[in-house]
Amino acid sequence: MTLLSRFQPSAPGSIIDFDPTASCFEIEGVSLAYGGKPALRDITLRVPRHRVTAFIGPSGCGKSTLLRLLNRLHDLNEEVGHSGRILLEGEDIHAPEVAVDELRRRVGMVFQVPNPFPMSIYENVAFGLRLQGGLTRRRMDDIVEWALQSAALWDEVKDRLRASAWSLSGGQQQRLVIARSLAVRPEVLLLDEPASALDPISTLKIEELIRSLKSQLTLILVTHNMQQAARVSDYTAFLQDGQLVEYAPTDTLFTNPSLRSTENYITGRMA
Ligand SMILES: Nc1ncnc2c1ncn2[C@@H]1O[C@H](COP(=O)(O)OP(=O)(O)OP(=O)(O)O)[C@@H](O)[C@H]1O
Repeated sequence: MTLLSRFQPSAPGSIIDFDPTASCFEIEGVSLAYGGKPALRDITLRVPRHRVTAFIGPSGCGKSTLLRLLNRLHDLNEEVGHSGRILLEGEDIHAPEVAVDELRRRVGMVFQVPNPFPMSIYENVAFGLRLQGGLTRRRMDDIVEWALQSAALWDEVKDRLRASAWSLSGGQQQRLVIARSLAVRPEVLLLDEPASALDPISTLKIEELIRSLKSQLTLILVTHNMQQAARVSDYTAFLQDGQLVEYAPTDTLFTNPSLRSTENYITGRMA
């Protein structure tokens, strides 16, 4: 049985019958509220390993909230309360023995606006490696080169690794941030509108990069851009008002959605 054929038509808030042995994240009955105001309602879904999964839905539906929960970015917000379970490779990410730093190494995050550190291109990529320690200079050089190659940036920066990261264009900065994440060998990369601040050519480069990276890791993409979701993702989850409405292979969701509300959204009848 293929991955695709394991999916069943979904109903609002229901689980899709997805092979658990192929999932990296299992999100089970997750609800979240900010200061008592619900933002996620009983979300259950499994994220397949080595695939690109897109979260789409109208503004305010909870896409970023769900993404941020996956590497515990809400931990410091005392207003946030959540319930349900999130398993990463079978382990509860909120279990007391889980070290948040290690979780964030395993689950990297890229934001809408590129955020390189105020240091050189090389030092940006080496940053996480230096925190881990224990690497020779030679080994560090090799990993920095590998990460920049993986992020499709090496050819553009190999002759100016000591230049400030801020001397790069916006699109190059975003690929640098991706290289910085890759250097510590994450299993998952969370991408929150990673191309929405970029020009069309840089956007295409980021999309190509996302597609190429799935051989190395699992990617989860939040996007407002439905064409982008259709171009780069293998599976798409449509959220509305904090609920998972429909989750399906991307081709199916965009060509033959099960539910009228999904169809209305993808055909642009909803804001
Ligand atoms: N830090 C916060 N404090 C309080 N409420 C928040 C916070 N972040 C998000 N919310 C609220 O939670 C709900 C979901 O927001 P979220 O940013 O996850 O939606 P989204 O689908 O990613 O939206 P957009 O596409 O506009 O980025 C919204 O009602 C939003 O106002």
